[in-house]
Amino acid sequence: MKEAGYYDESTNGVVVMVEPYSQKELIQQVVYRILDANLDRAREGLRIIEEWCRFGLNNAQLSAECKQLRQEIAIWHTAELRAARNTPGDRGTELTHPQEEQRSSVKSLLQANFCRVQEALRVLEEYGKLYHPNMGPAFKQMRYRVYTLESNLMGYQRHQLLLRSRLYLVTSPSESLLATVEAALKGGLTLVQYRDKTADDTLRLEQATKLRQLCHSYGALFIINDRVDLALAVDADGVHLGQQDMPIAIARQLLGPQRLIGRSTTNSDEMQQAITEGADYIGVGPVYETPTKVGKAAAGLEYVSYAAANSSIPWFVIGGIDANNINDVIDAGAERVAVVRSLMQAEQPTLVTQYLLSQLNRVKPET
Ligand SMILES: Cc1ncc(COP(=O)(O)OP(=O)(O)O)c(N)n1
Ligand SMILES: Cc1nc(C(=O)O)sc1CCOP(=O)(O)O
Ligand SMILES: [Mg+2]
Repeated sequence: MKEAGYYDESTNGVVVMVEPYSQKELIQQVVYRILDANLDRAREGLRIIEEWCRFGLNNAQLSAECKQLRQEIAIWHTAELRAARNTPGDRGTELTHPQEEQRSSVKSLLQANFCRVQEALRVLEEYGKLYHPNMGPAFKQMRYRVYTLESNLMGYQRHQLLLRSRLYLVTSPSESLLATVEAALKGGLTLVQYRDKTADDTLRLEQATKLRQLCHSYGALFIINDRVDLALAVDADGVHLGQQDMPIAIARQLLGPQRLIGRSTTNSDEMQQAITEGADYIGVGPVYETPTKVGKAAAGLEYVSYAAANSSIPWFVIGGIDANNINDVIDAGAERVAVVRSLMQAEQPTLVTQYLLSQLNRVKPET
């Protein structure tokens, strides 16, 4: 006699209901199998995320939250649920989505596993209500904790990468936009801002989407100049706002706590205000007058030295910086530099990136 709820080849997958099991018992077996499979799925996904928090980020708090969730899930994995397992008869084990076989970056791997965990928790929340009165509410609460974990982890990753970034490429319109950015990424660039003051939104959306994909495939951050809506539309890592752009507080409301907000500053007052308002980094400049930003007077090296002594958040000097004068700004205290023409107009952006980074890497960042 077959066991209750067994997958039957001869009936083309229809679950055969046989004596002596009642209809109620058969349904119970199916529910148990769903719970068993999803308890495994949720724990496996969390383990994958935990390994990155531990070994990739070295973050004890995030690792501990993953472990805690795994342990709370394990308590529900009772012997009777495990006993309902029927892996050989489970057709679902043969089904893999092509995207499961390929991951373009750690970010996409993490996102796929967060998705998997959240789906599994939702299944456990719903079917769990048929198993135990406390199971639905318990898994609902865990699902919300996983959303928070995801947001904290992604935000932490962004901030860590921002701290590690020494060179910042701000793009200008170019026929070879993607090729130039990719060449710089190959040279070790980890921070890119899409800046096009004249294109229409159709083109901006198209280019920003492609650039975001490109940057993320190299593990680099992608920021949008001026436009919070565009940053959200293309799932960018943040936005850069000047003094005439949207206030930081409103941008923060729209973007949430985990995306980056940069602010341009030309003097000490603007710097202090940007820090107070919660900017994640500031632009410090223009150090030198530049044709890329016509009409903006140079703030000079004095302001660079002021930033070196006073900024409590990462800051990037900008304006007229190139391979010839980068050591002057470094000598004035700069540890991070943003450039437009030096890379966008370079014949060999990979080599220029490597050179600029080699100079910046000689100094140890404080923040
Ligand atoms: C890194 C960085 N610093 C400064 C700026 C300039 O921003 P803003 O003053 O808003 O001028 P526009 O770039 O919008 O012309 C920047 N984009 N990036
Ligand atoms: C976009 C921008 N903002 C600046 C500021 O000081 O706020 S200077 C600048 C342009 C920098 O271009 P380049 O590297 O070609 O001189
Ligand atoms: Mg602006």
